[in-house]
Amino acid sequence: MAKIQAPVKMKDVLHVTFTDLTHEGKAVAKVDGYPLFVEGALPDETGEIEVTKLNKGYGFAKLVRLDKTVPERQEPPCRVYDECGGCQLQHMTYEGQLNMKYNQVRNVMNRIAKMPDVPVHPVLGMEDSWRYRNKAQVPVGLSGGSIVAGFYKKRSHEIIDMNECLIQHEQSDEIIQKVKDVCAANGVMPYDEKRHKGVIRHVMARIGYQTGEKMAVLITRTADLPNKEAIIKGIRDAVPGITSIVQNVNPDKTNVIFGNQTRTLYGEDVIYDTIGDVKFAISARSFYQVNPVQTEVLYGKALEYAELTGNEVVIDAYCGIGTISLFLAKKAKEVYGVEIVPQAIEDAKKNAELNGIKNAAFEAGKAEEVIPAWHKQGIRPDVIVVDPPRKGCDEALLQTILDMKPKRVVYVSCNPGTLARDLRTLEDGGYKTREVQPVDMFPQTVHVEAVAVLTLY
Ligand SMILES: C[S@@+](CC[C@H](N)C(=O)[O-])C[C@H]1O[C@@H](n2cnc3c(N)ncnc32)[C@H](O)[C@@H]1O
Repeated sequence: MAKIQAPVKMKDVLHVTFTDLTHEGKAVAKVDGYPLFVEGALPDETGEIEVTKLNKGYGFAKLVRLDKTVPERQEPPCRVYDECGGCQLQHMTYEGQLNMKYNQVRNVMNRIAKMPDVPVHPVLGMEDSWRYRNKAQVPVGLSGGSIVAGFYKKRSHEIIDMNECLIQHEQSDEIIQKVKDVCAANGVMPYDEKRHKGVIRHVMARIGYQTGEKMAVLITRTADLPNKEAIIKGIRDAVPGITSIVQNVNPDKTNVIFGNQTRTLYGEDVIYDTIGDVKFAISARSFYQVNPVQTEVLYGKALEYAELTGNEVVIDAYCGIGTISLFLAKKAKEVYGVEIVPQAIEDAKKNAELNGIKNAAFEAGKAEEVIPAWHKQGIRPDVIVVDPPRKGCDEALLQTILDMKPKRVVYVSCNPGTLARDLRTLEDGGYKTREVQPVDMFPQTVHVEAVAVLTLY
């Protein structure tokens, strides 16, 4: 193995000044130009670190102590913050987090998109940056003879028992605790992943933010749920107003959470929620945005950028269950949504029906294959909205957008790096990026969403 050339050695203890924060929330300290990544520190702080890993060109270190801190530092409110890994920025004030996210978007617009002059607006943050998630999904296990449910410890499968998670809806915490208690009282053994024995593997709680509806999903290894009737009654008694109790069976030895078999044990198969004035039916397996407050902010921006007057043909690429499509349909002439997951397209069609929306059509398939086919069929969009996964848009789709020449392109992105890359391609093809609006969908974590609008030159 080639020897790694680095100006530091393993276990060296060094005094450093932190200069930067990566998109993963790690502080950067440079020693003779060699970057060391350190969890828990912030830019402009100084302190001692111990080197833990050396790679070619960069390494890692752990924080030993800080001797100078910055005003952006705060005490993380969560008691398991250091162990859990679900959040990465609780040691930073919310204002600091929003600045960090702004810088992240600004930097990629300069560095990757090569657009130093494009306006990037301050991040639209939340008034209350806690308790925003509408879906919690936690593993269940056995520890010291008791049932535990919570999150995996960083880089391990050891479960941290948690009574509360400060970014989850309070009622999700309640559902998880009560399901755990009811399972314990009824002798339902937690899943043991090493021996592939036991029954209950995960619990998922879902809340309709606007409707208040509540769903509990018990993910089990076996289809047989011991003391099923007592469990249903126990959960109904312990969680007043619960509208849906569902069992999903996953018999496989796998890290994938859900199995293929789902049955409703009590109440409805779905819960309902609304975004704007569009109502959505959400089943145990449906994809649905997890931050309902900011989803409205994000989609509101997309709608504003689309500048619809009622006469436009709109394509919504990567449409999921049709959330953006249906949100836009009321202001457009026609909307066409495409999404790779057939079940999501089924949900999109049902949701269109549920809302009496007749001018939205959906097709399952790859955006980069279906949209060129639409082009050949003569569909001429005025606006194309894209909301791709983290890897960004497929090149063939970007080329099709350039061929179709819609007046406006609205790009919703969960990864600023690939957003910047794709904006550059569209600019090179004749579009101009007018502005970029970052939106904080995931406070306390490093993730940032952004929406950009482009028009034909
Ligand atoms: C970031 S999500 C957006 C979902 C939706 N717009 C929303 O706001 O709920 C990206 C979606 O793209 C879908 N997807 C991934 N690759 C795709 C492809 N090649 N063609 C179409 N859809 C794809 C995923 O299944 C996922 O639903």
